[in-house]
Amino acid sequence: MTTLSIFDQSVPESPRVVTEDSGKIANLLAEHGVRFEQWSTRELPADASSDDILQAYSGEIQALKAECGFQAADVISLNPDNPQKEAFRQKFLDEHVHSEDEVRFFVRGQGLFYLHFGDQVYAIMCQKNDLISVPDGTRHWFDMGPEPAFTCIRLFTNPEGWVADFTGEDIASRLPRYERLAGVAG
Ligand SMILES: CSCCC(=O)/C(O)=C/O
Ligand SMILES: [Fe+2]
Ligand code: NI
Repeated sequence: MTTLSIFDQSVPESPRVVTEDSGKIANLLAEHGVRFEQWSTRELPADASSDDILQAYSGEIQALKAECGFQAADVISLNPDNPQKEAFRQKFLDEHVHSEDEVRFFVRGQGLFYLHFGDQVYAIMCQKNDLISVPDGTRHWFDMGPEPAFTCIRLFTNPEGWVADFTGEDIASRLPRYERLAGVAG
């Protein structure tokens, strides 16, 4: 289940709110300008290439491009047997911002986004079917866990793709990581 855990950053060890109610998650995130929706996914072969995935979801991608002005889309897909999984995990693990809105559509597996608003951190364990946006300038990070297993379609306004400005803050290291939040709602 998709799970939202909300932390007060002064009490990083335990969330003040935990919910698996997708309507509630959407409403709580919408208060911060974040879009959270659950879209249909299709069954694709395990060895589907990025092009196959982009082709399979071309309707959704075109709709998002038309609605939001995105210029490019790509696919990020990780499996536990990836020899570079540690490096991939580390790449997104520190707090950063982007100068463009970010939209991610999980078509397989799960991954954990942390969004930092004021003194609150919203940790969203996203699952297959989840579409989430991160508005430009939002401080955030992403944890795919030690055994990553997910496929995500990413939309970009900047045709150069993923560009991050790291904040240099250590907040990400003070919040519970994926290992603790996976299954937090029981
Ligand atoms: C879930 S897609 C990989 C992470 C990513 O693209 C991003 O921007 C994290 O902040
Ligand atoms: Fe991001
Ligand atoms: Ni990012």
